[in-house]
Amino acid sequence: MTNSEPILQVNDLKKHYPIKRGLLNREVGAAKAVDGISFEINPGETVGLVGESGCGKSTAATSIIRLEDPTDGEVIFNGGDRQGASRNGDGTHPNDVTRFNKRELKRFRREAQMIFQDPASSFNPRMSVGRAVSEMLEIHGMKDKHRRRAIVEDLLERVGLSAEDYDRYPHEFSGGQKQRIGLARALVLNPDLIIADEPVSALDVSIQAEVLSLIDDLQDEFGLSLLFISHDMGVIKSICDRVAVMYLGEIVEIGEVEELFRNPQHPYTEELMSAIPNPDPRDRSEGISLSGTVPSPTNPPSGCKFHTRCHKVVQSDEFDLEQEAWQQLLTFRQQVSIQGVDVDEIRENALLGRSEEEITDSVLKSEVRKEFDLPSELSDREAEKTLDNALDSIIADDFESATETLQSTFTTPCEEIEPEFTDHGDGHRSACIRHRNEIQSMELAADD
Ligand SMILES: Nc1ncnc2c1ncn2[C@@H]1O[C@H](COP(=O)(O)OP(=O)(O)OP(=O)(O)O)[C@@H](O)[C@H]1O
Repeated sequence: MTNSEPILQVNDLKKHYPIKRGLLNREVGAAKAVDGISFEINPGETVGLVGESGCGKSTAATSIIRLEDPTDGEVIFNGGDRQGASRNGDGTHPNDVTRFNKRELKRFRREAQMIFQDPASSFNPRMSVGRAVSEMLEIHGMKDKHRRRAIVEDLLERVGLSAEDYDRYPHEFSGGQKQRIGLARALVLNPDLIIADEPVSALDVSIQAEVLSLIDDLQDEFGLSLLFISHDMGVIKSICDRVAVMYLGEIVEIGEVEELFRNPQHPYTEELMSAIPNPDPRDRSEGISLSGTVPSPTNPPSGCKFHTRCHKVVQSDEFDLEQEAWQQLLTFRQQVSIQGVDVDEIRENALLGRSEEEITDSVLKSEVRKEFDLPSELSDREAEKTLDNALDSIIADDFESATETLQSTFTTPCEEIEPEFTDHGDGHRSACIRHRNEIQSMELAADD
């Protein structure tokens, strides 16, 4: 294989799960679990895929390895002796896993292996671990029982267990040891690529480090390329060469680990990083908090999918509010649009220690502001007037009018424009419209 040829190339991969309803089981929509991701893994490289739970990491893994069929896109695997292949006349690629037939898939399953978070669940409790590993050799055609046993015993030792463990059963091992057996099973067919889906997240922190270091050693020893999936930026930092940050089915930033940690460009990456516990007790900085959960991939936000949770969400040109107030305003706007403001409950709470007469409209409006962390007064007069009008409508139970007022005034380009990737050099790219604006203003300045 030439050095310039990646072992794995994922091109615009999508996995949409159809949502069906009614007696006729009609398709009414789709959960876009993976929605057009592209990245590559070079030989010997470890690429991380990181993001919160539900952002599509596991679906990406199972689609790449074709445990499920992707909806669209290509997965070009140049392992085995497939390297150097070029595209067919019709534009398809002979190494595209998504098009492999049964025979090609069987071969691919030898060359690319997957490790799961919970190895215990994939072991048969009534089969010795040695047999479980050796079974892989048998399935792939190795007839000689003694040879199989010798290979597996050697491998058990190489993953830090002993040859005698061959005849023991899964329940006799700790979590960390089971993951070592999982590694032996993934390695027994001498694959080129391993996809590890949260391989250490079920383990104690002290054991995590041991297993990570073992994976690192085995990677060198076996010349492996790795796709390493984790929700934990700390783990990613310790093992990966490059990392792709995923949010709601898309990659929002990709780059070399060191560079990305030193100079994160996407607000989501910043937020994931600030969630890493800082071991330095002197550091009292608060970090950025990642609020809420990943929205549903069935109905993702328009424009930049992250804008509903983004601490850097761009303001419309007319305003120059405190950034936090702006973010709260947009969250409030969203809550109003789904009638997520319970005025009765807010009134009841306001009544604690106060009489009915004291709860004037103005008190109630100020309680609604408190409930949604909105400042008691916005620094911009026009914005304040709009918010106050919307609050009047809300306490009059006219959510339609409040929604209209807020939505016509408080808009962000982030909900309108789908961000494209900006190149920050050395393969570091991120998809955020702030960069587009910055680049545009830099270009304008240069033109002047
Ligand atoms: N078979 C399915 N049908 C419909 N939706 C699905 C299916 N499998 C996954 N999803 C949805 O796709 C999204 C991505 O799920 P996925 O498990 O890939 O995320 P993840 O980042 O790996 O999270 P976790 O770490 O919790 O597994 C989620 O919203 C999930 O509910």
